[in-house]
Amino acid sequence: MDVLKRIIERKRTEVEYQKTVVSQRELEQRPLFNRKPLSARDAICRPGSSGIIAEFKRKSPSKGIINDQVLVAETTAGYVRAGAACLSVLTDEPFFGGTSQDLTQAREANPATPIIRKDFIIDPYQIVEARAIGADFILLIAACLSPEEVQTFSQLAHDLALEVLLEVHDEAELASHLTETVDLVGVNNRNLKTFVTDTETSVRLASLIPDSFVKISESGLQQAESILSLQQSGYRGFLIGETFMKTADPAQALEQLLADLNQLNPLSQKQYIV
Ligand SMILES: O=P(O)(O)OC[C@@H](O)[C@@H](O)c1c[nH]c2ccccc12
Repeated sequence: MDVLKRIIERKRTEVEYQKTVVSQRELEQRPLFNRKPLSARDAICRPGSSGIIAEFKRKSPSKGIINDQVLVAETTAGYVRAGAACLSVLTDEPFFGGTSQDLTQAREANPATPIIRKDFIIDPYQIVEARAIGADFILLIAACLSPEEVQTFSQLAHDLALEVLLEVHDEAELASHLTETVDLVGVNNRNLKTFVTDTETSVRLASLIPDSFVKISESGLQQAESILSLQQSGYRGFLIGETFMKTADPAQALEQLLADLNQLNPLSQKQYIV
Protein backbone atom coordinates (compact mmCIF):
# COMPACT_ATOMS: atom_id res chain seq x y z
CA MET A 1 0.00 0.00 0.00
CA ASP A 2 1.40 3.42 -0.79
CA VAL A 3 2.52 5.66 2.03
CA LEU A 4 -0.19 8.28 1.55
CA LYS A 5 -2.88 5.62 2.01
CA ARG A 6 -1.16 4.44 5.21
CA ILE A 7 -0.89 8.00 6.53
CA ILE A 8 -4.59 8.65 5.87
CA GLU A 9 -5.75 5.42 7.48
CA ARG A 10 -3.75 6.16 10.58
CA LYS A 11 -5.00 9.76 10.59
CA ARG A 12 -8.65 8.65 10.61
CA THR A 13 -8.08 6.58 13.74
CA GLU A 14 -6.08 9.37 15.35
CA VAL A 15 -8.75 12.02 14.71
CA GLU A 16 -11.58 9.81 16.00
CA TYR A 17 -9.57 9.24 19.19
CA GLN A 18 -8.64 12.91 19.54
CA LYS A 19 -12.34 13.88 19.37
CA THR A 20 -12.96 11.78 22.48
CA VAL A 21 -10.09 13.50 24.31
CA VAL A 22 -10.88 17.13 23.41
CA SER A 23 -14.35 18.04 22.14
CA GLN A 24 -14.90 20.64 19.43
CA ARG A 25 -16.63 22.81 22.08
CA GLU A 26 -13.50 22.71 24.20
CA LEU A 27 -11.33 23.67 21.23
CA GLU A 28 -13.58 26.67 20.64
CA GLN A 29 -12.98 27.81 24.19
CA ARG A 30 -9.19 27.83 23.93
CA PRO A 31 -7.67 31.34 24.14
CA LEU A 32 -5.95 31.02 20.74
CA PHE A 33 -9.30 30.25 19.10
CA ASN A 34 -10.22 33.92 19.63
CA ARG A 35 -7.04 35.28 18.12
CA LYS A 36 -7.45 36.94 14.71
CA PRO A 37 -5.56 34.89 12.09
CA LEU A 38 -3.02 36.59 9.80
CA SER A 39 -3.18 36.53 5.99
CA ALA A 40 -0.57 34.38 4.22
CA ARG A 41 -1.63 35.90 0.91
CA ASP A 42 -0.77 39.37 2.18
CA ALA A 43 2.54 38.24 3.68
CA ILE A 44 3.62 36.55 0.43
CA CYS A 45 2.41 39.26 -1.94
CA ARG A 46 3.65 42.26 0.06
CA PRO A 47 6.29 44.18 -1.94
CA GLY A 48 9.76 43.02 -0.95
CA SER A 49 8.49 39.73 0.55
CA SER A 50 10.92 36.83 0.19
CA GLY A 51 7.93 34.53 -0.43
CA ILE A 52 9.70 31.82 1.53
CA ILE A 53 7.50 29.57 3.68
CA ALA A 54 10.11 28.05 5.96
CA GLU A 55 9.22 24.66 7.38
CA PHE A 56 9.95 23.00 10.70
CA LYS A 57 10.21 19.27 9.92
CA ARG A 58 11.99 16.77 12.19
CA LYS A 59 11.58 13.71 10.02
CA SER A 60 9.74 12.40 6.98
CA PRO A 61 8.78 9.02 5.56
CA SER A 62 11.22 9.47 2.67
CA LYS A 63 14.25 10.75 4.60
CA GLY A 64 13.84 9.40 8.14
CA ILE A 65 15.29 11.74 10.80
CA ILE A 66 16.23 15.09 9.27
CA ASN A 67 16.96 16.99 12.50
CA ASP A 68 15.86 16.12 16.02
CA GLN A 69 18.34 18.45 17.72
CA VAL A 70 16.85 21.91 17.14
CA LEU A 71 13.99 23.52 19.06
CA VAL A 72 10.83 24.76 17.36
CA ALA A 73 10.56 28.22 19.01
CA GLU A 74 14.20 29.09 18.43
CA THR A 75 14.31 27.72 14.87
CA THR A 76 11.12 29.41 13.69
CA ALA A 77 12.09 32.73 15.31
CA GLY A 78 15.43 32.42 13.50
CA TYR A 79 13.60 31.82 10.22
CA VAL A 80 11.59 35.00 10.74
CA ARG A 81 14.68 37.05 11.61
CA ALA A 82 16.37 35.71 8.48
CA GLY A 83 13.45 36.87 6.28
CA ALA A 84 10.81 34.11 6.05
CA ALA A 85 7.43 35.41 4.83
CA CYS A 86 5.51 32.58 6.50
CA LEU A 87 6.20 29.49 8.61
CA SER A 88 5.12 25.88 8.13
CA VAL A 89 4.92 23.53 11.09
CA LEU A 90 4.27 19.80 10.66
CA THR A 91 1.79 18.59 13.26
CA ASP A 92 1.61 14.94 12.16
CA GLU A 93 3.34 12.81 14.79
CA PRO A 94 3.58 9.22 13.48
CA PHE A 95 5.20 10.01 10.13
CA PHE A 96 6.74 13.48 10.57
CA GLY A 97 7.49 13.67 14.30
CA GLY A 98 5.51 16.89 14.78
CA THR A 99 2.85 17.84 17.34
CA SER A 100 0.12 20.44 17.83
CA GLN A 101 2.26 21.83 20.67
CA ASP A 102 5.01 22.54 18.14
CA LEU A 103 2.66 24.82 16.25
CA THR A 104 1.52 26.58 19.42
CA GLN A 105 5.15 27.16 20.43
CA ALA A 106 5.93 28.56 16.99
CA ARG A 107 2.87 30.81 17.33
CA GLU A 108 4.01 32.17 20.69
CA ALA A 109 7.52 32.83 19.40
CA ASN A 110 6.28 34.53 16.20
CA PRO A 111 3.15 36.59 16.84
CA ALA A 112 3.30 38.52 13.54
CA THR A 113 4.08 35.77 11.01
CA PRO A 114 1.44 33.57 9.32
CA ILE A 115 1.82 29.86 10.12
CA ILE A 116 0.42 26.95 8.15
CA ARG A 117 -0.75 23.82 9.93
CA LYS A 118 0.98 21.15 7.90
CA ASP A 119 -0.97 17.96 8.32
CA PHE A 120 -3.26 15.57 6.49
CA ILE A 121 -6.66 17.17 6.92
CA ILE A 122 -9.48 14.70 6.37
CA ASP A 123 -12.04 15.88 8.96
CA PRO A 124 -13.58 19.28 9.82
CA TYR A 125 -12.50 18.76 13.46
CA GLN A 126 -8.87 19.29 12.39
CA ILE A 127 -9.73 22.70 10.92
CA VAL A 128 -11.30 23.91 14.17
CA GLU A 129 -8.26 22.46 15.94
CA ALA A 130 -5.93 24.33 13.53
CA ARG A 131 -7.39 27.64 14.67
CA ALA A 132 -7.35 26.60 18.34
CA ILE A 133 -3.62 25.76 18.26
CA GLY A 134 -2.73 29.08 16.62
CA ALA A 135 -2.58 28.42 12.85
CA ASP A 136 -3.41 31.06 10.23
CA PHE A 137 -3.78 28.83 7.19
CA ILE A 138 -4.27 25.17 6.42
CA LEU A 139 -3.13 22.67 3.83
CA LEU A 140 -5.67 20.68 1.85
CA ILE A 141 -4.09 17.91 -0.22
CA ALA A 142 -6.01 17.10 -3.42
CA ALA A 143 -4.65 13.52 -3.40
CA CYS A 144 -6.38 12.87 -0.04
CA LEU A 145 -9.74 14.54 -0.63
CA SER A 146 -12.70 14.56 -3.00
CA PRO A 147 -13.45 17.80 -4.88
CA GLU A 148 -16.56 18.20 -2.66
CA GLU A 149 -14.43 17.92 0.48
CA VAL A 150 -12.08 20.60 -0.81
CA GLN A 151 -15.12 22.85 -1.27
CA THR A 152 -16.70 22.25 2.12
CA PHE A 153 -13.41 22.22 4.05
CA SER A 154 -12.23 25.47 2.51
CA GLN A 155 -15.62 27.04 3.21
CA LEU A 156 -15.31 26.01 6.86
CA ALA A 157 -11.74 27.34 6.98
CA HIS A 158 -12.95 30.70 5.66
CA ASP A 159 -15.77 30.78 8.20
CA LEU A 160 -12.99 30.47 10.78
CA ALA A 161 -10.96 33.21 9.03
CA LEU A 162 -8.26 30.74 7.98
CA GLU A 163 -6.80 30.78 4.47
CA VAL A 164 -6.39 27.61 2.42
CA LEU A 165 -3.43 26.27 0.48
CA LEU A 166 -4.58 23.57 -1.96
CA GLU A 167 -1.81 21.14 -2.85
CA VAL A 168 -1.76 19.44 -6.25
CA HIS A 169 0.71 17.13 -7.96
CA ASP A 170 -0.48 17.00 -11.54
CA GLU A 171 -2.81 18.32 -14.24
CA ALA A 172 -5.60 15.88 -13.35
CA GLU A 173 -5.76 17.02 -9.71
CA LEU A 174 -5.77 20.63 -10.81
CA ALA A 175 -8.65 20.01 -13.23
CA SER A 176 -10.75 18.10 -10.71
CA HIS A 177 -10.04 19.91 -7.41
CA LEU A 178 -9.28 23.58 -8.05
CA THR A 179 -12.10 25.77 -6.77
CA GLU A 180 -12.50 29.50 -6.24
CA THR A 181 -12.80 28.89 -2.50
CA VAL A 182 -9.06 28.27 -2.04
CA ASP A 183 -6.57 31.11 -1.64
CA LEU A 184 -3.21 29.66 -2.58
CA VAL A 185 -2.32 26.79 -4.88
CA GLY A 186 0.76 24.74 -4.12
CA VAL A 187 2.40 22.47 -6.66
CA ASN A 188 4.23 19.69 -4.87
CA ASN A 189 7.39 18.82 -6.77
CA ARG A 190 7.63 15.55 -4.83
CA ASN A 191 6.08 12.53 -6.51
CA LEU A 192 4.27 10.87 -3.60
CA LYS A 193 4.83 7.40 -4.99
CA THR A 194 8.54 7.58 -5.77
CA PHE A 195 9.47 10.53 -3.45
CA VAL A 196 11.58 11.95 -6.26
CA THR A 197 11.40 15.75 -6.49
CA ASP A 198 11.46 17.56 -9.82
CA THR A 199 10.87 21.32 -10.08
CA GLU A 200 9.78 20.77 -13.69
CA THR A 201 6.40 19.77 -12.17
CA SER A 202 5.93 23.37 -11.00
CA VAL A 203 7.04 24.75 -14.35
CA ARG A 204 4.62 22.46 -16.20
CA LEU A 205 1.59 23.35 -14.08
CA ALA A 206 2.22 27.11 -13.72
CA SER A 207 0.27 28.26 -16.75
CA LEU A 208 -2.72 26.07 -15.79
CA ILE A 209 -3.27 27.95 -12.50
CA PRO A 210 -5.23 31.18 -12.93
CA ASP A 211 -3.50 34.32 -11.63
CA SER A 212 -6.26 34.92 -9.07
CA PHE A 213 -4.51 32.29 -6.90
CA VAL A 214 -1.16 32.84 -5.23
CA LYS A 215 1.14 30.18 -6.69
CA ILE A 216 3.45 28.26 -4.39
CA SER A 217 6.14 25.78 -5.40
CA GLU A 218 6.67 23.06 -2.78
CA SER A 219 9.45 20.57 -1.99
CA GLY A 220 12.92 19.80 -3.24
CA LEU A 221 13.99 23.45 -3.50
CA GLN A 222 17.67 23.97 -2.74
CA GLN A 223 19.21 26.57 -4.98
CA ALA A 224 18.60 30.29 -5.47
CA GLU A 225 18.77 29.66 -9.24
CA SER A 226 15.72 27.39 -9.19
CA ILE A 227 13.74 29.87 -7.09
CA LEU A 228 14.56 32.65 -9.51
CA SER A 229 13.44 30.60 -12.51
CA LEU A 230 10.22 29.56 -10.72
CA GLN A 231 9.57 33.26 -10.00
CA GLN A 232 9.84 33.80 -13.73
CA SER A 233 7.18 31.10 -14.23
CA GLY A 234 4.82 33.03 -11.92
CA TYR A 235 5.47 31.51 -8.48
CA ARG A 236 5.45 33.90 -5.53
CA GLY A 237 5.80 31.43 -2.68
CA PHE A 238 8.35 28.68 -1.99
CA LEU A 239 7.81 26.02 0.64
CA ILE A 240 11.17 24.76 1.87
CA GLY A 241 11.92 22.30 4.67
CA GLU A 242 14.74 19.86 4.26
CA THR A 243 17.31 22.22 2.74
CA PHE A 244 17.18 24.23 5.97
CA MET A 245 16.38 21.52 8.50
CA LYS A 246 19.20 19.19 7.45
CA THR A 247 21.75 21.76 8.67
CA ALA A 248 22.70 22.40 12.31
CA ASP A 249 21.45 26.00 11.97
CA PRO A 250 18.32 26.09 9.75
CA ALA A 251 17.88 29.87 10.04
CA GLN A 252 21.45 30.44 8.89
CA ALA A 253 20.75 28.22 5.84
CA LEU A 254 17.76 30.43 4.97
CA GLU A 255 19.86 33.55 5.40
CA GLN A 256 22.42 32.13 2.97
CA LEU A 257 19.75 31.24 0.41
CA LEU A 258 18.32 34.78 0.55
CA ALA A 259 21.81 36.26 0.19
CA ASP A 260 22.35 34.07 -2.91
CA LEU A 261 18.99 35.15 -4.28
CA ASN A 262 19.82 38.84 -3.80
CA GLN A 263 23.06 38.35 -5.70
CA LEU A 264 21.23 36.77 -8.62
CA ASN A 265 18.21 39.02 -8.77
CA PRO A 266 18.85 41.75 -11.35
CA LEU A 267 16.61 44.17 -9.43
CA SER A 268 18.83 44.03 -6.41
CA GLN A 269 22.08 44.38 -8.39
CA LYS A 270 21.69 48.11 -7.85
CA GLN A 271 22.97 47.70 -4.35
CA TYR A 272 26.33 46.64 -5.76
CA ILE A 273 26.71 49.65 -8.05
CA VAL A 274 28.64 52.35 -6.28
O1 LIG B 1 11.50 19.36 2.71
P1 LIG B 1 11.17 19.88 1.35
O2 LIG B 1 11.57 18.98 0.23
O3 LIG B 1 11.70 21.28 1.19
O4 LIG B 1 9.57 19.98 1.27
C1 LIG B 1 8.82 20.84 2.12
C2 LIG B 1 7.31 20.58 1.95
O5 LIG B 1 6.96 20.92 0.65
C3 LIG B 1 6.98 19.11 2.25
O6 LIG B 1 7.31 18.86 3.58
C4 LIG B 1 5.50 18.79 2.01
C5 LIG B 1 4.75 19.20 0.96
N1 LIG B 1 3.49 18.75 1.06
C6 LIG B 1 3.39 17.99 2.17
C7 LIG B 1 2.28 17.32 2.70
C8 LIG B 1 2.46 16.68 3.91
C9 LIG B 1 3.69 16.64 4.52
C10 LIG B 1 4.80 17.30 4.01
C11 LIG B 1 4.65 17.99 2.82
